[in-house]
Amino acid sequence: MLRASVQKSLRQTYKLSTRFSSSVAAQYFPEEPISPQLVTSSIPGPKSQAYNDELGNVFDNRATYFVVDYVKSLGNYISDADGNKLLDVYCQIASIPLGYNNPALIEAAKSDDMLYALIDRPALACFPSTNYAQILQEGILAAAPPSMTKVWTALSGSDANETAYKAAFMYQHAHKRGSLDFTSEELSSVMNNEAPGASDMVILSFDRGFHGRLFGSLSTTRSKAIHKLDIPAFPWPKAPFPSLKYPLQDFIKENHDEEIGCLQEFERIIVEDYEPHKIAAIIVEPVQSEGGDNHASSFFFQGLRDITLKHDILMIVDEVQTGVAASGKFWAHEHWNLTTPPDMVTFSKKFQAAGFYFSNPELQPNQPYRQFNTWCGDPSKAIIARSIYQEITKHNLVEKTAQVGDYLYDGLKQIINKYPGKVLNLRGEKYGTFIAWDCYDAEVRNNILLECRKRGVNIGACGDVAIRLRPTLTFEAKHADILLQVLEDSFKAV
Ligand SMILES: O=C(O)CCC(=O)C(=O)O
Ligand SMILES: NCCCC(=O)O
Repeated sequence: MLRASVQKSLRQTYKLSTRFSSSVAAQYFPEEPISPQLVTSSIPGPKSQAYNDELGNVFDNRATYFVVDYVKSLGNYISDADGNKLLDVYCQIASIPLGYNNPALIEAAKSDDMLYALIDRPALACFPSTNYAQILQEGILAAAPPSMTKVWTALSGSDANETAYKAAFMYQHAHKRGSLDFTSEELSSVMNNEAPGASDMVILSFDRGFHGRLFGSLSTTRSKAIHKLDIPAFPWPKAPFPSLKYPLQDFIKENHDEEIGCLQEFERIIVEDYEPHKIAAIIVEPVQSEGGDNHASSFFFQGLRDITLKHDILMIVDEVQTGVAASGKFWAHEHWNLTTPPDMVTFSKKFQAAGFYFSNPELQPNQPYRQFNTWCGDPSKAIIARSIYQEITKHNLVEKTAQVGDYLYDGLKQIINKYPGKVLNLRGEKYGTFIAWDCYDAEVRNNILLECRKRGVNIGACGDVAIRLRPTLTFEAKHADILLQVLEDSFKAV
């Protein structure tokens, strides 16, 4: 158990009040449970199982953890069909920003803007609504990463990345073509899926990265074979991503050497394996999430930026999972202090809306209907994104998440040190609540997850042996105390 004296000293260190009056979660959710509530002896319970059996007749439900009652879920607690209420630190795979049934989002959902966005859904690029510019400016664009001024909206994280790849290819070919028009050979060959009309350029991604599951995005995904088997893939390159050793302070030289080695191999691939100007763009996550919560230092990312600039390669930062405040910055790549910003930043998940940011107008193709879909985004999601941004700003949730993340990290450090070998490689220091650690093996990891669920905490895995934390932005010290206690009990039990 995390002793009360330890909790007290952590709280004093971080000046986190135990008084609910200062709690944003309590303002939003006065009825939020004060601890997990378990009513069945196992989860999924009988009702959850019955609903899932029914679903299984018509939908592939084999990944179901449990069936959820979204009406009864509140704040940081997810309610299942049986009435169990679990503290949720997985949050729909990192996608619930402000807690379940947040009143500000309910208000946005009931607005007239939302009504018309839902029932008269526009083909956005052809028939945008009178208020789309305003919705973007007050929300998605108000939240834009430093120096980004434009956005292309999309439908999912995969779609966000794929549209960014298309922008990169069209940009690079426009540069090669200069002021010339498309040739007749390009126009005819492209209809046979052949060069020169179809691009022979590539997108480079990193070992263990995850960028989605559509054809282009899946070709850049490198985290698990099961995602890729039997699906045709582009023959695109991958470069190594650093494997850092922990605790970082004990491996400063080894980790630096590792990052230098990865940067050297990255540049070697560009120079030796590819003709000049064959790599249109690279895509990289600030923390490789699905692939195991793998971090690298600002030095590594600055190195990538320098090399891309040197070789006229575009840099796409995939913030689908890391974006929107959980890392202690609104955008995780702000941690890097790059000397030149990335060319594109993609988003989805916690923003509910998806798309990519950019600033160079040349990333917009030279003609309409090249980057295009019927929907190309969804105003209803942009309205929700606006409220999410406004609530984050109003309640200082970036700073608060950074603070509670430090508290959680230090609490975890104390616990994990007691179970060396079983749980190790704690990572995410000074990275908000974006915290993870490894387990001895996959079996230990999976058993810890089950022990947590038995104790009323819903928590997620990533990579081969990691456990990752992805709570909401309204996760506070009082939630962290419960989580730390459940984790310690679960570590002990396994
Ligand atoms: O598995 C997927 O398709 C996406 C989930 C994801 O982003 C993750 O697990 O980090
Ligand atoms: N990337 C798949 C995550 C699914 C899960 O383990 O919850």
